[in-house]
Amino acid sequence: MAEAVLRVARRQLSQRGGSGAPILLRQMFEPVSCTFTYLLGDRESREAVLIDPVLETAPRDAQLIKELGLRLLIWAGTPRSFLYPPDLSLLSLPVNTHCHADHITGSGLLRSLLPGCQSVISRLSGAQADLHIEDGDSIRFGRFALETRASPGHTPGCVTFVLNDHSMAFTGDALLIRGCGRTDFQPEALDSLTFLPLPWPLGFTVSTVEEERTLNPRLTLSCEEFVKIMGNLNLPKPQQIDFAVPANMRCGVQTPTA
Ligand SMILES: N[C@@H](CCC(=O)N[C@@H](CSS)C(=O)NCC(=O)O)C(=O)O
Ligand SMILES: [Fe+2]
Repeated sequence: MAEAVLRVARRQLSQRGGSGAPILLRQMFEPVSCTFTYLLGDRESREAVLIDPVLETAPRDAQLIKELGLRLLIWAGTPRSFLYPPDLSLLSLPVNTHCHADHITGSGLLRSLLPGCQSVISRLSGAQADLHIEDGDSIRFGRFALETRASPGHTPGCVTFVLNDHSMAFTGDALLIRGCGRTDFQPEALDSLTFLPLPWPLGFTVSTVEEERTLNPRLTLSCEEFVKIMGNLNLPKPQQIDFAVPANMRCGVQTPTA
């Protein structure tokens, strides 16, 4: 895992945003819920965005942000995988950012640890946050921005964040590497899942749009086949769902834990 992450980090660090400037990127991991958290920053303005923080690792993230001399503008609830798209069209597909069911967001705690930062989540999630975003909204940090793309399916409020130069997309659980998030939490969202799909059972932590388009076993299904398979997964409910969802609807834990 460490080797793969390093390789990804080197590749990502060579990426350039729409301004042509190198972006600062860190991919971090929370092992209990297997959540990836991403830190994106502008080296010049030192402004940064944190995608999908987890409560238990929020102190780690806050420390890194301070060590790197970054100013966290916002954190956003999002994806755990990202793609390097040679073809932009797939990015307008449903990929996500959402109210998580497998862990409590670190957003509330980060608001205490890093005064001034604001929490962000989609309006359609129904969750509390300092800022609600919708499809088409841009989250700016220095010379960069994340474009918000609605990607319902895993949950109705899922969004995907696309870097403004279209070099990366953070898809959350909507689209996973070689898989996709479950769709039984909000079955009414299934209608929008015409092309979704896929997780990272093979240990991959980065992929490309082209790879998923051709190799993702769910992306290559017909809509009817996809709905049938997703409706018959019979997965056990996430272990933390009973307390994670209520907490995440309130933006996570709001005060530092003892
Ligand atoms: N075993 C873990 C995660 C269970 C789970 O349902 N995860 C979700 C994403 S988090 S909302 C999911 O969509 N999984 C896809 C799958 O195919 O399992 C736990 O209990 O926390
Ligand atoms: Fe999820």
